[in-house]
Amino acid sequence: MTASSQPFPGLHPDSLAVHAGRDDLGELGVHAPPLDLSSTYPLPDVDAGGASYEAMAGGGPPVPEGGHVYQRLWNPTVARFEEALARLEHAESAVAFASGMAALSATVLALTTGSGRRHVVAVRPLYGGSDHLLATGLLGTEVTFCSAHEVAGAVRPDTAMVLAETPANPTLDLVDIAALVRDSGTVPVVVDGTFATPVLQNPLDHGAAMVLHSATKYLGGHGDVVGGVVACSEEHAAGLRRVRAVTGGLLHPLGAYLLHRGLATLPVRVRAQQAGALAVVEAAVDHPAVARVHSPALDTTGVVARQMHGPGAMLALELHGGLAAASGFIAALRLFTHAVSLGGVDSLVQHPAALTHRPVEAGARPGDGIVRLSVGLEHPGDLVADVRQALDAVLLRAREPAVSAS
Ligand code: MET
Repeated sequence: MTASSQPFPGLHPDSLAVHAGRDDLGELGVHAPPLDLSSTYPLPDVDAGGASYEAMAGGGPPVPEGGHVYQRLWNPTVARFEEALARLEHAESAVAFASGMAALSATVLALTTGSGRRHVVAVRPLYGGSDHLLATGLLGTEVTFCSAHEVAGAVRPDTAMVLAETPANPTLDLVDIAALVRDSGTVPVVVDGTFATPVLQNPLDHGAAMVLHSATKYLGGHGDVVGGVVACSEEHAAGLRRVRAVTGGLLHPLGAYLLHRGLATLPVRVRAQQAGALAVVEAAVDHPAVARVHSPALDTTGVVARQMHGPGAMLALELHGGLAAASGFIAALRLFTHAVSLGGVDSLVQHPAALTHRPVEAGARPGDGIVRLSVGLEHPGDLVADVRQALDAVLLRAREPAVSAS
């Protein structure tokens, strides 16, 4: 579909978030999107069913007269969410998966098997699971990890993809997407935009070939769905659907329903959570327990201004005192739940070196004094008070005279 032939052309993204993927509801006579849980679909006849199967196994949409055949090949509720997410990411198409890691695995498989190349360039830091997947070579790939400015030198004739995450998990490092695309030449650039969401960043507008989200995070937003999604050209989407059909990493329709519902409030949630995060950053930046605050709000390179509409609601604090300080801080927090994951309406805190980035090789793992905070929808005043009292507690403990073991 071209941009002008899409429903609601020219709408503000906030309005699109509410309406995308719902334009046929009036025609159907319903107000909420239908939830289709069918595992299989009655076939009209052998020839039409077979033709539809053939079309979907090749990565295309079903043949209208042949039906959807089987949920692993096509599901209308999932397709609605994909259509909406594609609109928000300024993409032709999107393909949804059972998790963010299933989305990344399918992306790697589609780009490597599709091109016959098996080398991947990956900009660190990445989410620990992504790093782990590439470092193990589990999918038959060979990886070169590097920093963003080393990408041009790392790309080889057999490079199938360049992967970067911006802002990156867990220390919010920023990658200039347009510069990365230039340095990657003809190699497709895949951006993990989970922390930014399509509300704050649209990597395809800066030349990326694909943008990937762990939908579990901000898109769902309520901590009750696991999913992943990739937005891209229809050509890349066909490759992803082919992999999904064969390997089976499909998103459950109930998950798709909840993710689609999440999109409607995504812009409002992201902006409110961002305001809370900014307040926490301001409170933490001068606190004597804190060695460094990692936040796109403190960017001095101009990358946020160039490619984002705001710094987002994730931050990391690097505390004086290493692991003991980090553990003490997490234990002292009251409003932030100690849990991995992020992007939900309630605030979370976790220790990357011990958890989300545990599988990363020692030299590339985040420091022991780093804690990652996902700021939720609580009132900024309450969030700041909680972070302050926990930082004060860390400071008090550090100043206590050591208790003798004897
Ligand atoms: N990707 C999630 C996070 O960064 C989940 C993590 S670890 C099993 O929190």
